[in-house]
Amino acid sequence: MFFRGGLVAFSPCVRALRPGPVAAMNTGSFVVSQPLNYRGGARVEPVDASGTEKAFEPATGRVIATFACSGEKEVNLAVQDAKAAFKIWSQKSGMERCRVLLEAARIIRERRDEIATVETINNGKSIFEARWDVDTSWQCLEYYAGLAGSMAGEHIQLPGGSFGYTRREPLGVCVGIGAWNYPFQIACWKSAPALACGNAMIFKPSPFTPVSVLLLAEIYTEAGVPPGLFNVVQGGAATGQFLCLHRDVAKVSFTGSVPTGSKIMEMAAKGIKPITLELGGKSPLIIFSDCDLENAVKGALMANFLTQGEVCCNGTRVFVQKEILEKFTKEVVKRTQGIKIGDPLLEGTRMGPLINRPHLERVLGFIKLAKEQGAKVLCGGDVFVPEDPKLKDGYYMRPCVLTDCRDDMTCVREEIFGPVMSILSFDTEAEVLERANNTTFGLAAGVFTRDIQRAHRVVAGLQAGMCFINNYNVSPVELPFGGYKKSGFGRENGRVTIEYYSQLKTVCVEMGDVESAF
Ligand SMILES: NC(=O)C1=CN([C@@H]2O[C@H](COP(=O)(O)OP(=O)(O)OC[C@H]3O[C@@H](n4cnc5c(N)ncnc54)[C@H](O)[C@@H]3O)[C@@H](O)[C@H]2O)C=CC1
Ligand SMILES: NCCCC(=O)O
Repeated sequence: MFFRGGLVAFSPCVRALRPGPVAAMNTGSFVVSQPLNYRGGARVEPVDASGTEKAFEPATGRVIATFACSGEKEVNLAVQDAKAAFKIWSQKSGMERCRVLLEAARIIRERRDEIATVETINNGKSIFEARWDVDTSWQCLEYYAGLAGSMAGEHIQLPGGSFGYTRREPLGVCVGIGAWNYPFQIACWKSAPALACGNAMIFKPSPFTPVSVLLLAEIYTEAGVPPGLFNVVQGGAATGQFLCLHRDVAKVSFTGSVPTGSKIMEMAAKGIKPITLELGGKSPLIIFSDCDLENAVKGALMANFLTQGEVCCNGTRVFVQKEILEKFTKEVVKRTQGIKIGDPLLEGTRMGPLINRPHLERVLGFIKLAKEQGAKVLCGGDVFVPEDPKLKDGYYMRPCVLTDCRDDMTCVREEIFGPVMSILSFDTEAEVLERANNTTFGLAAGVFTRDIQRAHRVVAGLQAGMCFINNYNVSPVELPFGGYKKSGFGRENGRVTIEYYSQLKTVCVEMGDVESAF
C-alpha cells in the first residue's frame, strides 16, 4: 500500500519498509497501489477482468484505489489454488489448525491499530469503533482455534458387537461474499470457522471496501496456512456469480441485502450447495416503562448509531411504553445531538461519514418521505459539513430521531441502513409484541425492562434470531448470530457454526457375518 508522503507496505515481503507508528496514516493521504487480489499466498493482478471499480475514502470523497474486477479465468485459478491447498489443510489435525489460527489471531491483535485505521479510511466508521471490530475479529479466530481441536463425532453401539461412528468432515472450497459495513470482521467471521473445520475459502469483499481483507490474507499466510487456502477476488455481481456457480465451490456464505441473498439462493440451488444467508433487518427495540431509563437510552443509541446506522441488526423501530415516552424521547434527543461527527480517524469522533454519496442521498430520501408521511424530525436528518476543508466532499449527515411514527410508514417498514431512529409508542405487552413481529424481517430484537419474567416471556414471543435483554448490539463471538424469516438462515459465531462448515459422515461397522435377504 502506498501512502502519499512515503511508501508504506503491509505485505510480508516488504514489511521492513513499514514505518512503525500508525499515526502516520491521516485522513486524506491514503492510496492503495498494490494489487488487491490474493492467490497462492501473494497479491496478484487478476489474469482477466470484467470491468474496473473505484474505492473511495468516505471521509473526503477521494478515490483510494482503482482495481480490476476478477473475470471467470481469475475465479477459476483462485478455485484451483484453493482446491490444492484444501488437500493439505484438510489432512491436518484439529490441533495443528488450532495453532495456525491462534498465531493469526495474535498477529491481528498486534496489528490492531493499523487494521482499524485502514478500515476507518475505507469504510468511514470511527476509529474508536473500528478497534472494536478488530477485537471481535481476533476473538473469532481464537474461539474457532479452540474448537478446531475438539471437533469430533460419536461412537454408537449396535447389536452383536457391531458399531457405528460419525466423522465431522470439511466441505471443501467455501466462498465468502461480504457487505461493506464490517469488511474485516465479516471476512473473519466467515473464514475462521471455515478454516477451523479444514476448508479453504475464497473471499469476495464488497467493491466499496476492497482493502482490509488483504491484510487478513497476508496475516493468514504469515501465520502458516498453505498458499491458496485463503484467496481474495475482487469485483461486484459478475464476479460473485462466477464464484457461486463454480462447480468446485462447495458452499457459499453471504452477507448482504435480501434481493442479492435471493439470487445467491437461486444460484446455489442449481449446484445443490449449502448456503448461509446473513441479510437485512428492521428490528424492534421495546422499552417498557419499568426499565432503567439511563440504560435504555444508552441501548437505543447503541441500537441505532453504530457505524452511522449501517448495521443489519439495528433496532430501528423503538417502541416506548406511553408512560415514559416523553422522558425517554427527550433524553435520546439530547444524547443524539451530543454525538461528535467528523474526521473518523480523530480519537474523539463517534460518527463518521456514510459509505458513499448515493447511499447518503438514499438515507436523506427516507427522511424526506417520513416527513411527508407525517413523522416529525426531532433532531438531525440533514447533511453535515465539517469545518475541516479536507472533509468538505465527505458523506456526512446528522443522526436523526423521528417521532409521531406509525407502523405503516416507509421509515418504519423498510431498512434504511443509516442513522435514523423511529420512535413509536405503545400501551400493552400483547400489543407491542404483535406490532414488533409484524415485519418480513427477523434478524434481531431487544427488550428493556426490570421485570425478569416479562423479559423472558417477551423474548420467547419475538420472531428474531438474535435477541437482547437490557442491552443491544453487543457481539460476543461465543453467541450464534443470524436471522429468522427474510433476514436469512444459518448462523455465524458460536459452536453451532461448525455444523454450517462441515458435513457428517456415518460409518457402519459389521463385526459379525452379513445377514442377507438373498
Ligand atoms: N445479516 C447480516 O449479518 C448483515 C446484513 N447486511 C445487509 O447487507 C445490505 C447492505 O450491504 P450491500 O453490500 O449493499 O448488499 P448487496 O447485497 O448489494 O451486496 C453484498 C455483496 O454481494 C455481492 N453481490 C451483489 N450482487 C451479487 C450477485 N448477483 N451474485 C453474487 N454476489 C453479488 C456484492 O458485490 C457484495 O459483495 C443491507 O441490506 C444489510 O442489512 C449487511 C451486513 C450484515
Ligand atoms: N458487529 C455486528 C455485526 C452486524 C453486521 O454485520 O451488520
